[in-house]
Amino acid sequence: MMRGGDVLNVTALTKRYDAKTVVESVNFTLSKMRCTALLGPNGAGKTTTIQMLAGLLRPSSGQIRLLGDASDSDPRRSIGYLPQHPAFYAWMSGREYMIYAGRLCGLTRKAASGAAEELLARVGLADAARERIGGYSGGMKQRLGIAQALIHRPKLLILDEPMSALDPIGRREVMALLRDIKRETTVLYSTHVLHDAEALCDDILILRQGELVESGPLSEVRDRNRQPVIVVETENDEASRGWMERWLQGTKADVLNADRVERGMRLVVRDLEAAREALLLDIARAGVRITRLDIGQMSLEDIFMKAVAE
Ligand SMILES: Nc1ncnc2c1ncn2[C@@H]1O[C@H](COP(=O)(O)OP(=O)(O)OP(=O)(O)O)[C@@H](O)[C@H]1O
Repeated sequence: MMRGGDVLNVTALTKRYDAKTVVESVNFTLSKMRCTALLGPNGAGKTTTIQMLAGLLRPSSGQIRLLGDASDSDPRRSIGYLPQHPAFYAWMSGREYMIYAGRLCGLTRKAASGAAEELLARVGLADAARERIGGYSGGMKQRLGIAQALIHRPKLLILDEPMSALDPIGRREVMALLRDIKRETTVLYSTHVLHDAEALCDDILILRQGELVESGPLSEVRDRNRQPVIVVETENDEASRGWMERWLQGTKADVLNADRVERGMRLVVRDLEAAREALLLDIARAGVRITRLDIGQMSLEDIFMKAVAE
């Protein structure tokens, strides 16, 4: 069901290559003025999904409805798209590239030129507008890529891994820009970097082997998965190592998941009080020399790891 505040609705979206299904019956809705992160490990189907949304790849089955209008056959009119590996002409200036992108979207030269000027200023490239793209830094190129995707004032901006090829400075520049853009445009972007998703997005979608395994507002996904976490670190002696091994084998009641971490272990537990009591008693009984005991909540990274685990 499309609601008034929805920009795009995807139903049973599927992509098959011969016998291999790479996106399987995916359903989600993007709402107006919200920023959504599409998360998933390598090969989960993020790029395939994005290319279908951008109209570059034909779905095997399923429906993509844009702005409640199934009759608009060319989604490129309402969608701005930045591919994972954009191809720039190094010899063009940023301004020339923007006008070129605008002309490809059907803008007149005058309209493209006006929009180019405004957007280049918006992404902090006004001073570099007449310089060749070949001399731009990674962050500048990516900001130009985002600007060209906005040239026809799309309702939805789709970015495939916009931060993955950038150094920390470039990443910070692009994050700041997206934070600004998401105030007035609906944004969907794919990423491996969970920290970036947490810092920027309102909603998340997690794909695993082509299937959507988690979706919704970040706060709801967090609440749904809210579980206490206990981190224990010990001295590196034989007794402590043996004791930890027994906890890692996962036979203890109340422990949902136990992972080895540097110098210790990390337990996701059902009932914090019960688990803490059992743990402390066991530490005392076994004479384990702990160096750290930390109590917290599952992060988005834990939720992601849980969602994509086999
Ligand atoms: N043209 C194709 N023919 C056959 N299989 C394909 C084709 N394109 C993609 N795939 C497969 O589809 C799966 C999903 O690929 P996709 O690029 O969408 O994943 P991704 O989540 O974007 O991964 P990454 O994070 O590595 O970019 C992969 O297993 C890939 O090998």
